[in-house]
Amino acid sequence: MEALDYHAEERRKAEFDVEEMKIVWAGSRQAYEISDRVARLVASDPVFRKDNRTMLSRKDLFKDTLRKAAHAWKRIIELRLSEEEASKLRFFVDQPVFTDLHWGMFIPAIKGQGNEEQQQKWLPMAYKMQIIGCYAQTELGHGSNVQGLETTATFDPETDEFVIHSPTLTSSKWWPGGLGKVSTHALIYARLITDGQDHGVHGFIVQLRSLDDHLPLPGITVGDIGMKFGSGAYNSMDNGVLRFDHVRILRDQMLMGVSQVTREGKFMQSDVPRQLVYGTMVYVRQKIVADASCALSRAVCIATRYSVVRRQFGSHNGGPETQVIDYKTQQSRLFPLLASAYAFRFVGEWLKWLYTDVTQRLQASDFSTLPEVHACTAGLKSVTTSATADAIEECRKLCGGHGYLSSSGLPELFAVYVPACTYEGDNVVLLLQVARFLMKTVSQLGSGKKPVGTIAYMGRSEHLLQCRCEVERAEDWLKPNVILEAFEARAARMSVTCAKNLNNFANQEEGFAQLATDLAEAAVAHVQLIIVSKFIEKLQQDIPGKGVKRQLEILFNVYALSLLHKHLGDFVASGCITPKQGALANEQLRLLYSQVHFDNPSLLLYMVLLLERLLQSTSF
Ligand SMILES: CCCCC/C=C/C/C=C\C/C=C\C/C=C\C/C=C\CC/C=C/C(=O)SCCNC(=O)CCNC(=O)[C@H](O)C(C)(C)COP(=O)(O)OP(=O)(O)OC[C@H]1O[C@@H](n2cnc3c(N)ncnc32)[C@H](O)[C@@H]1OP(=O)(O)O
Ligand SMILES: Cc1cc2nc3c(=O)[nH]c(=O)nc-3n(C[C@H](O)[C@H](O)[C@H](O)COP(=O)(O)OP(=O)(O)OC[C@H]3O[C@@H](n4cnc5c(N)ncnc54)[C@H](O)[C@@H]3O)c2cc1C
Repeated sequence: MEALDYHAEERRKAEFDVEEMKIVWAGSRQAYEISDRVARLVASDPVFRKDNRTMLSRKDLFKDTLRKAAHAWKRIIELRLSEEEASKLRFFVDQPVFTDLHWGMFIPAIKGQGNEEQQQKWLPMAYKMQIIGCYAQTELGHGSNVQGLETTATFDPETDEFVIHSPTLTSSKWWPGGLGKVSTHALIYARLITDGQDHGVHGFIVQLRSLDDHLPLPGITVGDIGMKFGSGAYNSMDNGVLRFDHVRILRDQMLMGVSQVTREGKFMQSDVPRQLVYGTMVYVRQKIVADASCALSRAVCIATRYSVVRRQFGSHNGGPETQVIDYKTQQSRLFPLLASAYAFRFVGEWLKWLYTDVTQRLQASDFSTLPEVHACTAGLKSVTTSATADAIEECRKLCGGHGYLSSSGLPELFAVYVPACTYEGDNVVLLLQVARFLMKTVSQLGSGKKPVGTIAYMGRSEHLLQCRCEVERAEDWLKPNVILEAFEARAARMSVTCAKNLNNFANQEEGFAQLATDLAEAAVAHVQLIIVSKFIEKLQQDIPGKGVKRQLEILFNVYALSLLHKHLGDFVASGCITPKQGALANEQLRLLYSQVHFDNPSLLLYMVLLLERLLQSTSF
């Protein structure tokens, strides 16, 4: 049989409504229709071809990227695409480009941190792309430690200007995407100094290049930082270096939504938390979580198609050999990744809702949910990107030697994706932010303040610290409330144990440093609980379409039980489940794998089929 026949054979046996499943994946019928239409538009346009990407020199790749960005913009205008459609188009073009930072960080930062007048001044030019901006926060010396940035913005009351300066080599801006070759402007983060006093890090809009001849303006040194990991991949982006030599900008180029400097040089803090200066990072982290399921589904799609077609060993009487997807080891490596794609999709949808909610609250001066939103975006960004990067590499191995070929699509996907574990916050640094939030929550448990939202379960910690799981048979693990309680008990016990151990240190900061590994693990347990609980909430919704809900239930169980199996040590050590119950969970998982493949042989392929249009790289 030909490869296509194998696929057709598997698809023929579908037992659920594929059209409805597409809508579940997209989030709504309208979202599906937009996605489908824009995908066809991109796929049928030769300018957007990408099969030769890994063979181009850096220069040619960069030219190709500029051509695509210009063509994308032309099509957006010609077809009068909405913001949602334009962003889908960018997604399907699928090549990191300066416009990601312009639309994804520069504009949101002005919207989030600029005052009314600043928004009116800068946004119309940015929307029309008359100016192109980047987000220049990280320096050669400091990325994670934002408070450690060294670039200075010193107010000069004589001229009503700020003087932007790079006082040391390590203060050079280093990494910003779009900076190296393209941006005309940058949103830079610098230490605000008025009257000799340092007020910490704030955002400033600085013009870098002339709008006439694109040359750097006086006092600006700017360039590209060079080749990055992999061929093609992130090398389409002009990550850059930037230095300032006493560059003067007008006072109103400091973003004044969070704090202000008056004409007299007086620093004034608005009645809003200073952390809102970090707001753009929260926005992008939320976007990154939503994107994780897309990257993961591409990899899973490639590995699944390969596993169905590939045959090794097991021929009887000259018959065909075994499809590698029939091997239990292949299933136990692949199916949890498929399930994770759905889990990340649903938690991403929920996080988008949470972000919209906090934005509305902030507009009404309600800052109460900001710490939780920071913890959720930071934690989910960390867990979903780490899992996705690992999963892409696993999919490469699942395709044997062929996975190592560029033409499989996997090496480039990995090289483009893996920096997501570092940018927008190193994943470990972000987990430690979650841990701080958890420790604060535990320390307030006796105070009468009731934990709400994603930490509501901590309010039941008395029960969770002593509850025992009631599973007696493997099928008991199929009950969502049993799974949820096990994940809650594990998360609560790990956090409470860390909090107790922290008390053994005279100095909290020293304790935090010594126990950082345990704290990061407690943060992972908390974030995995959020993902599991949001999957359960999704299953409680009305999900139309024959058999669709049933398939999602199987995937939920695969996701949760595979995590339980992977982190069995945590679950057993926390005392909620016994080693025997852990073994029953594993037994159930094995049965589920068989169910995915044998009761519903087409399930897997249909699910990945939905994602095929995302997969424009050459595959098998
Ligand atoms: C062609 C046309 C197309 C059209 C359409 C277009 C397209 C594109 C559209 C969209 C694209 C969207 C997105 C792009 C997607 C992908 C991204 C692509 C490229 C990536 C580019 C990368 C950019 C970057 O990397 S930018 C730099 C990012 N840097 C970091 O993340 C630094 C990490 N470090 C920190 O965040 C902080 O320093 C820290 C670790 C949090 C420490 O903070 P600090 O203040 O020093 O100390 P603490 O004492 O720990 O915290 C104090 C206090 O504040 C609380 N806190 C901290 N952070 C936040 C926060 N963000 N929000 C709220 N609160 C915060 C913290 O909990 C603590 O609170 P407490 O006092 O109560 O304990
Ligand atoms: C492809 C790419 C694109 C980027 N785009 C941009 C951009 O557009 N704009 C921009 O401003 N920046 C950008 N960055 C920079 C990015 O945000 C930083 O690299 C990131 O925040 C990590 O900071 P760092 O490089 O200083 O890492 P470091 O903080 O030096 O990390 C090194 C190691 O130290 C560990 N570590 C650091 N602090 C702690 C701690 N407190 N506790 C425990 N371990 C710790 C980390 O876990 C890591 O293992 C980009 C980076 C990349 C790779």
